[in-house]
Order: sequence, then C-alpha cells, then structure tokens
Amino acid sequence: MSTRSKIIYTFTDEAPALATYSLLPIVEAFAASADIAVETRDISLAGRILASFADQLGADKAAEDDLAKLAELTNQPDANIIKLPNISASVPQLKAAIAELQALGYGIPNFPEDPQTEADKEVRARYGKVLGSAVNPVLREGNSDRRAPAAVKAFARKHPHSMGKWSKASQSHADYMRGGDFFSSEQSITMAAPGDVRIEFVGKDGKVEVKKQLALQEGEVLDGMFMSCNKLREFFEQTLQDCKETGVMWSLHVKATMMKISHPIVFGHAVSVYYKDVFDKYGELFKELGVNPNNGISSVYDKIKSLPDSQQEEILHDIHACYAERPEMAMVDSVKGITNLHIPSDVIVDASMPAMIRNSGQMWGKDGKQKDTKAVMPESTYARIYQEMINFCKTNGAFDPVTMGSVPNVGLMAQKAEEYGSHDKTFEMQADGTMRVVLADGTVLMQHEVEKGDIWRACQTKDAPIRDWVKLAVTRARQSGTPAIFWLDPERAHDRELQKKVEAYLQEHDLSGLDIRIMGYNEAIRVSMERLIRGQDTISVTGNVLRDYLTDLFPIMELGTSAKMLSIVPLMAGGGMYETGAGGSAPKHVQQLIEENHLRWDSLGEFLALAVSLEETGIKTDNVKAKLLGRTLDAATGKLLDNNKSPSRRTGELDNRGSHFYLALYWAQELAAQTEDAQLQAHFAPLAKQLQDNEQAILAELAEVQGKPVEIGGYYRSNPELTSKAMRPSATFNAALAALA
Ligand SMILES: NC(=O)C1=CN([C@@H]2O[C@H](COP(=O)(O)OP(=O)(O)OC[C@H]3O[C@@H](n4cnc5c(N)ncnc54)[C@H](OP(=O)(O)O)[C@@H]3O)[C@@H](O)[C@H]2O)C=CC1
Ligand SMILES: O=C(O)CCC(=O)C(=O)O
Ligand SMILES: [Mg+2]
Repeated sequence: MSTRSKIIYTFTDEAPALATYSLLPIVEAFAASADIAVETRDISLAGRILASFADQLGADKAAEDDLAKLAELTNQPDANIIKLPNISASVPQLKAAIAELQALGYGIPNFPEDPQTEADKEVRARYGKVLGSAVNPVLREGNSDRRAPAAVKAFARKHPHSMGKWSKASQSHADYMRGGDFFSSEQSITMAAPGDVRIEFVGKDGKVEVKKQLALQEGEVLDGMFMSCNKLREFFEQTLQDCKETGVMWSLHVKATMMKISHPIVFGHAVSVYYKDVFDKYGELFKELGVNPNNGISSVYDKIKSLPDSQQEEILHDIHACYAERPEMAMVDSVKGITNLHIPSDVIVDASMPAMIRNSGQMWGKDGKQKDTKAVMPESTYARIYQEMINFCKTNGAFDPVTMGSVPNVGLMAQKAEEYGSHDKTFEMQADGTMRVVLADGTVLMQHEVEKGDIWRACQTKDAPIRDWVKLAVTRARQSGTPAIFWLDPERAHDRELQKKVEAYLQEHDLSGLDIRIMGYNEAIRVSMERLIRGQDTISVTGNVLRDYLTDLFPIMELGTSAKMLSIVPLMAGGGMYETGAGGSAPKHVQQLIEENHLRWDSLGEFLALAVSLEETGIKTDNVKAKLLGRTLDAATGKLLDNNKSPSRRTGELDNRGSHFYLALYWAQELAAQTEDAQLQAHFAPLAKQLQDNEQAILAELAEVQGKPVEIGGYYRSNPELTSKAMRPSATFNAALAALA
C-alpha cells in the first residue's frame, strides 16, 4: 500500500540554485510516478532576508519563513529533506543582497553597521539571524555521515583528476599560534546534574556584567576559551616578517562564515595588521567613516567613496605603499586585483586549504603565477592537521587518486554541538577583567583573565548527540567493515571530557571484530594517510569543525571535489536529511554562466541524495515504486559516470543542463528496462524512446545557447522566468518531459 508522501527540496543560492531550475522539473516528473510530491522550501539568502522583514512588506512581497518551518520538520520522524548548499553570508554579501532586493522594490531597511537607536538595534538583530551560517546549524538535527559512494570512487580511479606534484624543497607550510589562542586556554566541564549557569564579566572595578544565561542539561559538556588580541596581532606581524624575509607568499585561511562571530574579528585583525600603516595614519578618519576591517579591505574602498577625489587617491596610494612594504599576498582574482583580505568570505578554510595542497601547496600571486605559500590559520587547534598533510606530501609526494583509499567521516554536529553553536556565547572584550562561568549556587566552573579586545567564547555539546554519534560511528564501522578512529586530542580539555563519554558509550554496542581506536589529531591524520596511500580506508570520527575540514580535505584529494560525496544526516527524531555533497555553492560558476552561458556545476551530489531520499521514502511508506525509482536513479547515475556525461569545465562542451538530460535519459531507460513494476515500465518507455531518438536534437539545442552572455535578472534573487528560460533551453527536452505528466 502506498501513501502519498513528500520530499522537501530546498531552494538555495548561486550555482545549486541555478541547477535546480533545470533539475527540479525532472525530479518532479519522475517522483510523481511513485505518488511522491516534491515541494520546495526557499532557504536562500534573499528568501531569508525577506522572511525576516515579512511584517514590514506588503502581502504581495512578504515571504514565508521556510527555514523556521523546515526546522520544525527536522523534529518529525517523517522528515525527508534534500538540502542543497547555501550561502553563509559575510557582511559584504549580506549588504549586496539587501541592495539587490531594494532595487527590486522590496522595502527592507539598510544594514545598520553601527546601530545606536533601539530601532536600528532591532533591525541589526534581525539581520544577525540571517548572517553567516544561519541555515545548517538550524537544520542539522542529527550527526553527519559523509562518504564517497563506491561508484564515485571507482570513477575517480578510472578517470583521475590532475594533482599538482609536490617538491621536497617546497617552502609551503601552515602557520598557527603557539600560545594565546583558543587551544591553549580551553577549559571544559561535564554537568553532573542539570543546572543554570551564568557567563559573566567581572571588571577591574569588581562590577559584574552577566553576558548570557544558560540552562544546561545533565551530561552536557561546556567549554570556555579565549584568544588574546595582543598575541594574535603579534602573531600576524611575525608571520608577515617571516614571509618578507623568506620570500614566501602570505595567505590567511579562516572560516568567517561558519564561525560567524569569532573569525570575522580574527580576519579584521589580519587586515589592520597587514595594512597597519594605513590604519595608523587614518584611524580617526576611518572611525568617522565607519570603516570596519572585519569586512575586509573592501570596507575601506567602500567607505572612502564619500571623500573628495584627492583624498581618496591619497588613501589608495597609501594602500598600495603597503603592498611594497609587506610580503606578497595570495590573490583571489589577480586579474581584478582582489586579494586574500578583500572580503572575509572569499577564502574559506575547508575548501581553500585542500585546493592549495592539491595545487603543489601553492596559491596564486598578483602576477597570476603560483607560488609557495605560508597558510596562516591562527587557531592552532585544527591548523596542525594541515601541516601534517603538507609534511606528508613533501615526504611521499602528492596523493594518487588511482591507488589511494578513502577517509569517510562520521561527524558530531547535532543540536549545535561544539564551536558550531558558540555564536551567541562569543564576546569581544570591551575592557580588561575576568570572564567566568558560574553555577546558580555561586560555584565558579571556569574563569579566564582577559584583556580588552580578546575574544572569549563558550561551546555546548549535549549528551544525546554524543551518544548518537558514537552509535553512528559503530554502525558505519560495522556496515562498511572499516576501521574507525575517534580523533580526540589528549591535549584538549574538551576532548578529554568527550573521551570519557566515548569510552562509556562504546560499551553499549557489540564491538566484536571491529577496529575502533582513539587518537590525538596528529597521530590520527598520520595513521589515516599512511593507510590511504596503501589503498586502505579509515573512518574519521570527529567533532564538528574537523567534520567540516576533513570532508573537503580528503574528498578533494580523492575525487577532485567534495561535491561528489554522499552526505547523509540521520535526524535524531527519526527523519532523514540528505545533503548534496560536502561542498558549497560555487560562486565562480555563476560568473561563467552569466558571461558565457555555461554552468559547470556538477549535480552528482543531488543525484546521490535524491536516490537515498527516494529509497528511504519507499521503506518508510512501503512504496515499492519509490524504492524502484531510487534504485534505478543510482543505476542511471552509475551509467552517467561510466559514459562521462558529467559537466565539463569548458564552455561549448556538455554542461550542467546536458548532464541533466543524460540523467533523465538513463533514468527513463532503467525504468523502461526493469520488469518489477509493469506500470512504471509502461509509463517511462515512451520517454526513454523519445529522449533517445532526439538525443542529437536536444544536445544541439543545449549547445546552441553557449558562448555568449545570458541575462538572469539578478544574483541573490534572479528573475525566475529568465532563469528558467536560461536553464531549460531545449524545447524538445522540455516537451518530452511535459508529455510524461
Ligand atoms: N552545505 C553548505 O551549505 C555549504 C555552504 N557553503 C557556502 O558556499 C559558498 C562558497 O564556498 P567555497 O568555500 O567557495 O566552497 P565551494 O565548495 O562552493 O567551492 C569551491 C570550488 O569547489 C568546486 N565545486 C564545488 N562544488 C562543485 C560542484 N557541485 N561541481 C563542480 N565543482 C564544484 C568549484 O571549483 P571550480 O571553481 O574549480 O570549478 C568551486 O569553485 C560560501 O557562501 C559558503 O558559505 C560552503 C560549504 C558548505
Ligand atoms: O554552514 C556553513 O557555513 C558551511 C558548512 C560546511 O562547509 C560543511 O558543512 O561542510
Ligand atoms: Mg565544509
């Protein structure tokens, strides 16, 4: 018996949003044959801005708060959500999106950069909820299971991507603080009983300011830590001096988007240290103009526009003088003169470090040439793993995708675990004093002596997600027959608390025949890499930040991109969220589409997620047609890989839309060829024939549009009609699909 069920498909931003215009009509048409409704929910940056100001927009312009509704759904056992990557916006991106929406006639307020009035503070608070990683932590009500499916791994072995050679003489390295950072100050406790705590600041005058109150659960782990502003700035200065002396290029790698409060401040210090002469000279003026280094050097360019031309020129001249004084800095776009410090969201550590390591440890300089680089990552907690990988590549050469094994990940992230949920507990110190965490009865749980400018933060990790994470790790180790390593660092207070729980919760499972170990980060990555080059797989079982870092790092070595990962979030309430790969929304791809009408985005992550989602729908609702759709989709995806019908990077060749055509063709063929369900067979046979017969005509229609600019009417909120027209240019294909309905 089948009941009509629902798959929620998220509408997001940039390249995946463009791809959705082409892929979703195919998905809807196929899913309908199994009585499954595919509904979209808009969680794009623009959609979230509009939902935040729904009360101020007319009925025709107001948007529903789809994110809030989805968040509720994640706590329902029947949730089945396909989650595409979305923008975690930096302030410059948020401002650009606001300006675009205002130009479209939406009466939303400007972003108040320095709110003083109550009204401005209220607007700033609303925008604060849209800023940075505002979607993923809300929807991820389960832990993370990311791995390369066998077919994808086989494809990478057969068609290896290019890997830059490593030289033993490479000067590239990761550089991080040796003291004064979060790692060195971390304290951690586990709550023996439920309890209320206060996070408070005690000034030198003894005055107490309560910063935050928390109701903690029994078994919850609470961490407190801080980064010294003075030590951070000294560290940046030392890295710059070192690069100047050694001639190695300088670059900064942080996660200002996901770590949306702490890392923009770190980024801002890098900007004001690199351009120190300019900030020293124009400090007062910049304050008046509202320049904020946390938004990058672009903030200076932006704010000085109001000054007379001559003054602007003087400032620009002084900025250029910094380039002569300072070491060379890695470029984001050397043609357009966009540096690593332009805006905080251009270089995001999870993707940028593997890209550098894949590229012989080099980044691009201002002359467009690649060079050895000092990758500066102040927080030493996790930066050390990159140095380990760099050492490994210098010793053993680049990884070989043909022979290397795999490092899947089981990541702790549910209920805003660890740093993921730290934003409302992160504070930039306004004065010297003491930060302390105090129980309701006055017991001081932890405390730090801090100075003005230091960044103090607390992290919470609830007990239930930890238990669920251990279970997921054991399940994956059992199902895949693969050794699993818990990456828990004995040097870290937090990990020592976690280790006690892991050891206890492992005892709840049958571990016979399993190889499960606990290791510090350096040892864990070394062992995993030693096994990797011998073709062996090792599951990394990690906390939230390492989940993020490792699920780009290893896939990018193994598969060339993390977009091809199967990325499942078994929701703790029983539902499922299927993320489409482990990568982001690939902004560069949009540029190519607009300029050349070629979209190189690979929707493989969507294909993989959809297959699991269909299969799960089939199991949960006893819908055999859904299961069959899932299985045939997997077969079609395998065929698409075998026949090399993935998008090409080059304009003029098959792109995202062409790969969707082949997916529809192969999927229809698989359904027409199966004999389990005669109804589905009869339903899809005509489509299979029509697409096969018209293959050349459809390819010609798809090819014809390429090579010239295309108008989609916006970036953050493109025009739906124009975008649909652009993304569905084959009348023959569209008609065949319409006939299926
Ligand atoms: N789950 C989520 O919601 C996530 C969201 N993000 C967001 O994504 C945005 C961009 O982040 P960024 O750090 O640039 O990382 P991305 O992973 O988006 O992009 C880095 C590069 O990876 C390649 N790539 C990624 N996905 C695909 C794909 N499907 N097909 C082909 N190539 C792909 C592209 O390489 P090339 O240009 O060489 O083709 C791309 O330029 C940010 O706003 C970030 O916040 C980031 C990670 C996860
Ligand atoms: O939420 C974000 O900002 C990024 C998430 C991410 O990179 C990941 O989950 O791999
Ligand atoms: Mg990531």
